[in-house]
Amino acid sequence: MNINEYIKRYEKLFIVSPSFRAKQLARKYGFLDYMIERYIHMMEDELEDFLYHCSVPLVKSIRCNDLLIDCERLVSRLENKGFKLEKVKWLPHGYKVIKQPKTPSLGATIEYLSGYYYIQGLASMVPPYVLSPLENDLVLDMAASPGSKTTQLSQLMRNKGLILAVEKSRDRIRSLMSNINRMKAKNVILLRTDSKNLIKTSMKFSKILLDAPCSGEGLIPEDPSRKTKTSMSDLKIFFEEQLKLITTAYLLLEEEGILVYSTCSIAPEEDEAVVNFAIEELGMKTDKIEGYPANPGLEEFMNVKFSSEVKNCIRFYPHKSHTEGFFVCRLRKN
Ligand SMILES: C[S@@+](CC[C@H](N)C(=O)[O-])C[C@H]1O[C@@H](n2cnc3c(N)ncnc32)[C@H](O)[C@@H]1O
Repeated sequence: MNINEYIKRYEKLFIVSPSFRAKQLARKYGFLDYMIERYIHMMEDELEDFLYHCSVPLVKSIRCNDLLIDCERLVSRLENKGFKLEKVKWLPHGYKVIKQPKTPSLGATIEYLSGYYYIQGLASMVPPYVLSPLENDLVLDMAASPGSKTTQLSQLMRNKGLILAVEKSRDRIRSLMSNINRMKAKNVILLRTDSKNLIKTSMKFSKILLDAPCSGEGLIPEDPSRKTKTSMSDLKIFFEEQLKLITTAYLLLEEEGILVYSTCSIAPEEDEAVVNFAIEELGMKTDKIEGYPANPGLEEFMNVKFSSEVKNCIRFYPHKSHTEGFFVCRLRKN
């Protein structure tokens, strides 16, 4: 089945008729109607808890760069400046910033400028750990800017092996470059192009991260404008591009290679529906992800069934894990 046929098969995901209740809640919480209708299907019992947490700003968090500093030393240096940090048990280098001084701000310390830490959402740190690159891997980061995960991959690889970091947008490549320099990531080659162009080469990678361009529906607690930013037809455009990108990832992966697909979206249309394509149409398998305070992938959504393999993926919700909304899936080519 090609991508167009697959989109047709899942067309009904993009035709949502909001109920009276969805419309009422949408007005109360300031969302688009169709979004709430979908949330009713996704988390009926927890709906109001979820909606409430969408308007509570998240605690800031950082990833310590142990390429450059011992993490305990970083904590004590920041605490001497009036910050209070709390180690996150389920993330090797993740800390919550539970208190900040009036000055300096988190992005204006000498430690930040020296690359000792990256200001990064907790759930956003998960995909590189799940990919778990080794020092001899050849890694492709297909949608790289601003580089939180590229620099984390470098850190996990101890600056060995090689990462090809690809970014399509000329504007966004600047921040990627500056973060790579700041974090002293030395095993990265930067390429400004559309990742889909790599198919024209004969390159193959042992590990691929596809942190896909998406609606950002998981970032509502940080950016309330996302409550009304994405229409159903925008979502469908993201879906189509994600299907093209995951197909590209499959073609660029070595046999037995690992692909991590992630989004900062909780929209099943951008998550399970995309991974389901990789399972059913490309023949990929999922690996179970364990050790995170997250829910399993949804096997069913709006009366549409997905492969049972999607339950190996994980979803983060603001009201459950107190992180941004996020989706992560580990896929294997065989
Ligand atoms: C979700 S953001 C990536 C965030 C990044 N992985 C991080 O952790 O900092 C998606 C990025 O992909 C880029 N992008 C979108 N389509 C692309 C494509 N076809 N090829 C390469 N980059 C693309 C966007 O410009 C955007 O910078």
